[in-house]
Amino acid sequence: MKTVIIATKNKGKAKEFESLFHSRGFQVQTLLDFEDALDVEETGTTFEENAILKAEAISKMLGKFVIGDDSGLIVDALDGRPGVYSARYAGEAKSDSANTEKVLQELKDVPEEKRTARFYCALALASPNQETITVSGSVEGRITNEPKGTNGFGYDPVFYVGEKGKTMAELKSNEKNEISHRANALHALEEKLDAFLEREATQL
Ligand SMILES: O=c1[nH]c(=O)c2ncn([C@@H]3O[C@H](COP(=O)(O)OP(=O)(O)OP(=O)(O)O)[C@@H](O)[C@H]3O)c2[nH]1
Ligand SMILES: [Mg+2]
Repeated sequence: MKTVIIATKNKGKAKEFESLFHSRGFQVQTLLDFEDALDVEETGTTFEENAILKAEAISKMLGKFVIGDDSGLIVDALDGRPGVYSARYAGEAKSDSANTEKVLQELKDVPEEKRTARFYCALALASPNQETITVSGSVEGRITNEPKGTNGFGYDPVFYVGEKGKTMAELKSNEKNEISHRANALHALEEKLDAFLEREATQL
């Protein structure tokens, strides 16, 4: 089976990429499989910049093609926060529950119709042999008043998906993988992946 490496240490993302890529005939490795993988500093101001930083650093380190994912939650009433700081919104400890609590607290006086938000995912595909490619995907929703559901990760328990009538954390993993920002970004990448792999094969 073909292998693809994802430059992430996030277990929730790793699980989603495994199932998203498995159906496409790829096995997935992440930085959780490489003991001494570097911690890439996310110094970019956009999701795309950070996805490129992660993909290029790990691709350089391993000498292979690598996908980087930088993603997060954009809340309209918070002027786009937590945005690129989604993982560490409530501090460097990177606690999903503390991050979620902070968003709920900041939105406590905001009425339902103004609690609109979206998840955004930028993917970068980098290789030592060719130019980096970036794509993105998003999914629209609304921030609930309290967490609901136990699936997924991050802000999923407070992200209500109108078309499903449920929070992201109430959806089964296969249901999230049909509509998520990550799945949408991967769709966009798919259109470019074959050509990328062909160029890769001719250059090796
Ligand atoms: O409820 C959620 N459902 C999702 O599907 C999702 N995708 C991203 N996020 C949030 O955004 C941060 C990413 O930050 P991020 O891209 O820097 O990743 P990370 O630091 O967790 O791992 P790494 O990939 O950098 O190793 C994550 O931690 C989460 O808080 C999500 N929340
Ligand atoms: Mg990160």
